[in-house]
Amino acid sequence: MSDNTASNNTVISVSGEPGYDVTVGPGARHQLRASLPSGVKKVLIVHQPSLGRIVNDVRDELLADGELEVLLAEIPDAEGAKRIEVISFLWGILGQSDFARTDAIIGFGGGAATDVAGFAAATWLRGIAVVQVPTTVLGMVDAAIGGKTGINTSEGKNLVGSFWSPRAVLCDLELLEPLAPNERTAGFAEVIKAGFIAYPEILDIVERDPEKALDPESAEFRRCIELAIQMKADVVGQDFREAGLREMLNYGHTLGHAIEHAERYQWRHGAAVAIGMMFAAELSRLAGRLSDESVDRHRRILESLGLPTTYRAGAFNQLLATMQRDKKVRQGQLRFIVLDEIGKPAVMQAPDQSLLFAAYQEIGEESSGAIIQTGSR
Ligand SMILES: NC(=O)c1ccc[n+]([C@@H]2O[C@H](COP(=O)([O-])OP(=O)(O)OC[C@H]3O[C@@H](n4cnc5c(N)ncnc54)[C@H](O)[C@@H]3O)[C@@H](O)[C@H]2O)c1
Ligand SMILES: O=C(O)C(=O)C[C@@H](O)[C@H](O)[C@H](O)COP(=O)(O)O
Ligand SMILES: [Zn+2]
Repeated sequence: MSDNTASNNTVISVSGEPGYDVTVGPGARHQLRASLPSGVKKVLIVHQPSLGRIVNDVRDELLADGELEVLLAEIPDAEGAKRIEVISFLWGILGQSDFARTDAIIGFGGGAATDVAGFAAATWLRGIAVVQVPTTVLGMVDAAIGGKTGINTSEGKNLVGSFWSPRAVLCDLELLEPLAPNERTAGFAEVIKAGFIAYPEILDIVERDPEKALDPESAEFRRCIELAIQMKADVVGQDFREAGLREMLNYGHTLGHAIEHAERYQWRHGAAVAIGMMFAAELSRLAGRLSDESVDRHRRILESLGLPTTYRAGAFNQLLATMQRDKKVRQGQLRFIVLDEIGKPAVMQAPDQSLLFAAYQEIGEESSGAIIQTGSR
């Protein structure tokens, strides 16, 4: 971590063109005015419905110096926002309000909101500034950082989008207070991903006390969050456009995205990724790359947090068809991020369908789906 200021904020820098800072800590949202590029006259705050009250306060704070015009755009909740109609709605507001290249968008909400706000910013006038204020665990450790923006189509998840870096990311830990426990848990799947692919310290913390790791008041929670952010910042700083290294961040996502699609986006992203990581671990083991113990460790850790590790046994063919549209496919061949050991991700090229099926059998059963639907607690 690069800097720990008196205000109890940690600042993690992401290198790139432009580089930017991720500020983590209670009250980080109050740095929003200072995080906007100089010369901005208008800002559009793109936010989820549940955040109306806090967004009004944020608007009042931005209006205080009398220099900004601040507009609000409420978008549909969760994956319902990641649609072209919502982008078109935002383009309409930007057009009718004469947003110029020097103006800015603020993404305020979970990963769905920051993905949409980022994509609107990337496409308006071929690119205006965006500052991200993630309000979920998942948004803070993953979605708001790294500049992957986009929407879903009826064929699959995140099939349309762009790489467009934010000017700043403000992870205000106070904003997590009203977040439902199931959302915190689902978001933690991406924290665990960071543990499996790069920072096993996260896994050790969770193994010692899963409840504490999930408690936003605990030092353990903060340490896990900051390690996951540091990991994402390091990776996207080296490989912004996913030419190689960045693919590791897709651990668990090939099957995970197919599950989200099969469930018509009613499942939480993190929950689907948890199952996807279990599948990738089994695939790694069956290919002789990962030990039985490391696979058991996946299952133990994910289940200790209440994350799912199994999915409908009969769904393999449907999921396989959807996985063919994964962005990592090359010349029609599927590619998976696997592990050679914990902390050592690698790419598996074109695995046999029989191997995929065998790995799927290890995770296939009737799933309860209990914690994972949008809107459940
Ligand atoms: N761009 C990336 O690099 C990247 C990385 C990971 C995930 N994602 C995307 O992020 C999305 C998932 O993000 P998510 O898990 O944050 O889900 P989400 O954005 O759907 O938010 C989850 C729920 O929490 C609510 N919420 C948000 N903040 C809240 C708060 N502070 N208090 C109470 N409720 C709050 C939302 O209204 C929503 O109902 C997926 O679309 C996924 O594809 C993108
Ligand atoms: O930032 C990345 O790169 C990731 O892969 C992070 C993932 O957690 C995230 O869900 C991402 O949106 C998936 O990317 P996609 O390219 O497979 O859509
Ligand atoms: Zn993800």
